Amino acid sequence: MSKKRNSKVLNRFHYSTDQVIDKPFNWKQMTRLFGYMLPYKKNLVPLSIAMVLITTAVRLVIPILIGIYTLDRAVKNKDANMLLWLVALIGGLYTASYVANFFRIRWMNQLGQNVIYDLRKHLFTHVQNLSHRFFDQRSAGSILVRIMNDINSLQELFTNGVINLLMDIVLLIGIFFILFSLSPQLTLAIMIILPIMFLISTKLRKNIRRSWQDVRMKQSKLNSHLNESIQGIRVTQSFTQEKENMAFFDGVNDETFQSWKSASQKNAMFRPMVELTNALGTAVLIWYGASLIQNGTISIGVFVSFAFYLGMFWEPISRLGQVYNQLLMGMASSERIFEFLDEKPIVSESDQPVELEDIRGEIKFEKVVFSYDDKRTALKGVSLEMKEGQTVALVGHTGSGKTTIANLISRFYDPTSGRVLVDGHDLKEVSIGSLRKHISIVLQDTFIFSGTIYDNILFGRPDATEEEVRAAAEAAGASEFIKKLPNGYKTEVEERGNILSVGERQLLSFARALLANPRILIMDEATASIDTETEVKIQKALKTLLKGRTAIIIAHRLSTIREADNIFVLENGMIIERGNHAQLMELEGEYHDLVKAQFNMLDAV
Ligand SMILES: Nc1ncnc2c1ncn2[C@@H]1O[C@H](COP(=O)(O)OP(=O)(O)OP(=O)(O)O)[C@@H](O)[C@H]1O
Repeated sequence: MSKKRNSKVLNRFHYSTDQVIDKPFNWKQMTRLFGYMLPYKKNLVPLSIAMVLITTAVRLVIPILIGIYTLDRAVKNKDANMLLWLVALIGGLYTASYVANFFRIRWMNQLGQNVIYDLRKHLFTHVQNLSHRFFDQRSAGSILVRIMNDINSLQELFTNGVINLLMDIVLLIGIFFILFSLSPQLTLAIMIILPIMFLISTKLRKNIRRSWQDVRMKQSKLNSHLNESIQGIRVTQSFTQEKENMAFFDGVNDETFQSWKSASQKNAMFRPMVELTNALGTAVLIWYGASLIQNGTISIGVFVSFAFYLGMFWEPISRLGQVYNQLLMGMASSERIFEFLDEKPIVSESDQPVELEDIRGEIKFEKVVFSYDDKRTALKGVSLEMKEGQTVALVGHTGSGKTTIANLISRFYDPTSGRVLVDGHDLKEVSIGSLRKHISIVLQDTFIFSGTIYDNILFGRPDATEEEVRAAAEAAGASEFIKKLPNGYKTEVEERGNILSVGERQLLSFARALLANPRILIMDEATASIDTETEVKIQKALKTLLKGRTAIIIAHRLSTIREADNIFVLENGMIIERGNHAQLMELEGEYHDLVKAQFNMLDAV
């Protein structure tokens, strides 16, 4: 029974997981990613590199000082003075290395944090300017994952990975040259283990990379579910769907856990493999090195230096494996970040956009055809005209295309064919920013941001004075309820304004729109039933709000519809009737039926 229920649950929650972006290591992409370090090329980058070079040089020189100078010269010749100098020199070098290391870590961290800050800012600014279609196609959770998780996963790469990569490469090349100059035979003997290392890094690396990509996909799914669960918690609780919700959460959570486990297990194999080859190298050193000492080819000092370098040799190799993993994870994350950054707003500014300084507010649709998804047509050749200062009501069944008309006026989308004009300007030729400055939208479910009531009204025009904010609230009929709140205008509301009633939220959104004082007002009237007293207040506020501007109202209330200068009745993406209330009633068509239906409903109540 429970299994059956669960499969139903799984069908209910379907999230489109992010695409697997499985591309090989891509230099172009890496160069683009590292391009974010360019602003720091004159300070943090060279400073960090200098510190890395100092610590690396010290590490390279110490084995020679110990093996060749201390053992083969000072100790062999019993030169106490030289020994003293060597101790002082080695001590001095270690101190310099300590100081350099301190600054290396400090500057590398700063560099990493700065790059992450810039990247996140760039991504957010870009995403914020993308068109509505982008948000139609993605869940808020999956967008959050890219802005937070994917960018965080690059943090380690920029903080440690990149500069350490340089340190390890310098160290490896340095060690190789020193070893070769000390004893080419012994170096070549030790190098036979290099092909094993190569095999490990090529075979394992592909596997590890795929696993991390899988982890990210699962995380994205988990985030989407979490986001939706929290947003929809009230519906979940009212339908007592917590168990089903939990079952799905368990499933996604477990999937994420399993994929992370598998990825980290593969990851964990890397180091032991490297250490195994290290042991092999040591065996070769002891066996072959001892015979070279016996036949006098190398000194004890050279052997000791070799042992030191060998210990150091595997450290950068195994760390390179780690950095490689970071790079692979960084590749997967940066691919996903760049995918967003390369997303062009489908509604884009023309080359020389017309700035709309002052507008009259005349709107015209010329044979507008529009589809959201190229599959279904939402508007099928709509032509209409809204004159300056008119109140226009859009009426029609659900899904008939009313909101779509509003979306096209604000240019959230461009028509598939036909034109939308404001004051005779085709919207495609107009600067989007200047157009939207003249438009305010009041939605049914107004979005209230976390902050104070005052801030939420100010959102309409951030440069407004306190008097203007209060006047707008007064005119919108919102001041009365605001004054009754514990801290008046300074009352904090959480995201979405849950502490306010639907009617209060409406009044607040009116105040916000009034403050913006737009030439064009688009309003989706609330359908929720509001008590008569609030209804009267809203009607009064509405009159103030509509005065002196072109208003397009997706109207549900008879009172609003009746007072509109012009009414467009929509059906199936087409305007089937137009005129004022009296004219349309006389027509006895669809509008007449709609009004009748409303009256019958009211009678029934
Ligand atoms: N973002 C979207 N992506 C794809 N299709 C959409 C999108 N938004 C709306 N549609 C579709 O376009 C058509 C018109 O929708 P629209 O929102 O304009 O209707 P409406 O008349 O405002 O309905 P309602 O009164 O229910 O708000 C509908 O068939 C709807 O399913």
